[in-house]
Amino acid sequence: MSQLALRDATASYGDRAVLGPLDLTLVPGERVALVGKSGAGKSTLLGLMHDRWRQQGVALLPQELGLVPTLTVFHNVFIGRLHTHPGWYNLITLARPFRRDVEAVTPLLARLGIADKCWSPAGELSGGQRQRVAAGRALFQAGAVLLADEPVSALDGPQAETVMAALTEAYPTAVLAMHDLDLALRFCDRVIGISDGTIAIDQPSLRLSAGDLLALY
Ligand SMILES: Nc1ncnc2c1ncn2[C@@H]1O[C@H](COP(=O)(O)OP(=O)(O)OP(=O)(O)O)[C@@H](O)[C@H]1O
Repeated sequence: MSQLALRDATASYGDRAVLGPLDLTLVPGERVALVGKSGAGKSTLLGLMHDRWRQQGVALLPQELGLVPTLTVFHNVFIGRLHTHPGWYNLITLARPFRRDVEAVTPLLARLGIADKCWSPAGELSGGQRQRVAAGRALFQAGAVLLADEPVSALDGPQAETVMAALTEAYPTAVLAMHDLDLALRFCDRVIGISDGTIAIDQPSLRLSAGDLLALY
């Protein structure tokens, strides 16, 4: 994977500029937490990165999750690798999943604590369970870089730890928008603080405490 960089990046909605101009370089093997108050521009920045870096094996875990509520948990997770199979394979999977895929998905769901929901429609799950299905889909996809928008916002402490550990283990290179500053500092190497669409803080996590980041809020 080559270095991922944004130069003079900007984003607007209609004629309202909400992001940039900003420069940002992501080094392979680096996990970056994006922090900042609601509306600062974190999701917009992740969306921009996804647009620019799409061709380089980037997996996106969006804030709204993007699950198909009528499909089972298994099938929603399988969607992570849809693009790696021919159409006929995906069509058969819809009716009768191949054993090798079930055997690959089941341990992921077990690690995320939702193995018992494997054959339930995603639309029948709680918010926290749905968030873990979306995390499972990103884990199953296994791309080069993960872009995740508040991936553990609906999870309690131990579940959030489990999901963060699984995501960061699977994706050494990642950008994660985080609202929990302690988790951000513990699981990421670098913290970028966004304020009014620009980079206000860009520091290694080791040099920061949660208190240093409160100025952003
Ligand atoms: N679809 C949209 N249309 C118009 N304006 C938008 C749209 N999405 C976001 N915005 C605006 O862009 C700005 C940045 O929003 P963004 O969602 O990137 O912030 P955020 O930091 O991710 O917030 P949150 O933590 O609440 O998810 C905000 O002022 C928001 O109102």
